[in-house]
Formats: sequence, C-alpha cells, structure tokens
Amino acid sequence: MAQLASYTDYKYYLVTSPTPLVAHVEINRPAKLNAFLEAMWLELRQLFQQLSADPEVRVVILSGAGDRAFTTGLDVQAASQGPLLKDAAGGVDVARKATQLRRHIDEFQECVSAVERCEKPVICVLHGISIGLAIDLSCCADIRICAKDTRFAVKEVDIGMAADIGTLARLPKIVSSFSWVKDVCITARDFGAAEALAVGFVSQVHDSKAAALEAGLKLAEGIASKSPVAVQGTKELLNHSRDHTVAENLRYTSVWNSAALQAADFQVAMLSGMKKTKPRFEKL
Ligand SMILES: CC/C=C\C=C\CC(=O)SCCNC(=O)CCNC(=O)[C@H](O)C(C)(C)COP(=O)(O)OP(=O)(O)OC[C@H]1O[C@@H](n2cnc3c(N)ncnc32)[C@H](O)[C@@H]1OP(=O)(O)O
Repeated sequence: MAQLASYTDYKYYLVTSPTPLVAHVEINRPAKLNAFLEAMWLELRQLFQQLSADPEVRVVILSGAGDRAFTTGLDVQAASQGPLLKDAAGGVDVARKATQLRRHIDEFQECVSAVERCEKPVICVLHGISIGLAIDLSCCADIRICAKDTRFAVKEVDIGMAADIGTLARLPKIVSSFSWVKDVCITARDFGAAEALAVGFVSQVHDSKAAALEAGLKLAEGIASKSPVAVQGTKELLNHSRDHTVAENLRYTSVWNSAALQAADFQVAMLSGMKKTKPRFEKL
C-alpha cells in the first residue's frame, strides 16, 4: 500500500491510508523488533500532532511492522549508551543531573502522550512481543485489540526501574482490578491475550495479526463514517471524565455541547434515520 503523501518524511513510521479518512501508522523498525530509539519517540509526537490536525484523517490505527513484535520497548542497547543514563546525566551535582534527567523523562512522556492527545480516535492493534513501552503506548490509545499470539509485560521492574512513561498512571484507570494491575506491574510477568481480554485491557482478540488488523480496519471504517464532531467530542469528554468528578464532567459536557450541537452534523444525523439516508459529514 502506498504511503500517504504528506507523511513520507518520517523515518521510523510507515503511514498509509487503507480506506478514505483512516490512517494506518506502523512502527517501522522490524529488524530490531520495533525497539524505540529517542528519535522514534520524538517523531511519534510530531506524527500524532500532524494526524490530530489533519482534516483528511478521522481515525488512526497504530500497529507494529513485522511478524514478531508490536514493540519490545525501549532500545536498551542505545539507552544504556546514551549520555543521560551512561554517566547518570553528566551534570556537576545531584540537582543538575536530576534536572537534566527530569527534563528528559518529561519530554519522553510528552511524546508518548501525543497519542492520547490526538483528537482522532486511535485503535491500537497489538501482536507478538508487546512489552515495556508497548504498554505505555497502548494505554494512550482509545481502543486496544490484539492477536492471540500477543505476549504482554510491564517489563520495567526487570530492567531495574519503575515505569515512568504512563503505564502506572493510565493502566489503573483502564483495568478496574488494582490487585491485577499491581501484580503485573510489580512482578513484570508476562500475560497473554486471553488474560488481557479477561481483565478488559483489550476488547477483542483475533487469531492472527492479519485478522486483528482487518478487525481494526472494520472498526475504523465504521467510526470514520460517523460525524467527526460527535466522535471527537465523545473522545474528549470520556478522557475528561476519567480525570474529573461527575459534576465537573457534566459541566464541561454542557459547555462543550453548547458549541458542538450547533454543527450541521446534529441535524443531518438526527434526521437520517427517519429519511433512511446515509448521512455525509463535512471535514473537521
Ligand atoms: C527513561 C526510560 C524510559 C522508558 C522505559 C521503557 C521501558 C521498557 O520499554 S522496558 C522493556 C525494555 N525491553 C527489553 O528489555 C527487551 C530487550 N530484548 C530482549 O530481551 C530480546 O530481544 C527479546 C525481546 C526477548 C527477543 O529475543 P529474541 O527472540 O532472541 O530476538 P533478538 O535476537 O534478541 O532480537 C532481534 C534483534 O532486535 C534487537 N532488539 C530487540 N529488542 C530490543 C530492545 N528492546 N532494545 C535493543 N535491541 C533490541 C536485538 O538486539 C536483535 O538485534 P540484532 O542486531 O539482530 O542482534
């Protein structure tokens, strides 16, 4: 499939459009099992900011290139050689070293959070090895589906650190059993697709990567046919509800919809059922 013309400059991501209004982003470093270099998370932020603002894109599918892995997480070889971690930041005293490291972690978090901040729904399709950063990243997606061969792990404890790019913040808000969350985060043990489905981390499991991608595409096509004002509003309001009280969210919703309900989409969609017509919506 041909790359989308305005997305050809990314070195580590292949962006195609399998169907109109849907962008498929593939993490594209399969020879290294899609392990993340710093340049990759910096590109990730730029890419998702571009997708967020692109009126030709209504839904994003995120997957990993190759047969073996969505991603094996941080490129541990590169990270262990990088100046920040190699000599613990290289600054002259603890405060300066710590400040450099904090800025580095802040920026890394920002880059991965760009997936969550993308105004368009993001469907993450996982397969194979999906560890470490794979969990941080997929927690930022709106919908997670996977192939039955997926092996997940919140691997950070096994590389000597507490996860710091978002898993510990987001996973407890996705999966309701705090005991299970602590189990997988503290032990760093593997878990499979069936367990991920049982606890609600993923919402679908398919026989193969190809079948999971096909299901992701079907889901994306359905979403892309709906009002982008309604879809993007729903994403925004659900994310807001996760981090706020019911009263705060009701207030935010009424303010949000006082603008959104003035879109032509509302009239068009509301009457389409009665008229038995397929509604079409303007770009947003
Ligand atoms: C500030 C910190 C912020 C963020 C922290 C994020 C945390 C994480 O992401 S924690 C998880 C980190 N990842 C790992 O610890 C995995 C390390 N890799 C492995 O243990 C193994 O590669 C494997 C995933 C178990 C797969 O093993 P195997 O099936 O034997 O394949 P390999 O031959 O090892 O891999 C093929 C090829 O890819 C390279 N590679 C794979 N994963 C990584 C990785 N994460 N980092 C660097 N390189 C990786 C591997 O070296 C091989 O390369 P060759 O050039 O072919 O040798």
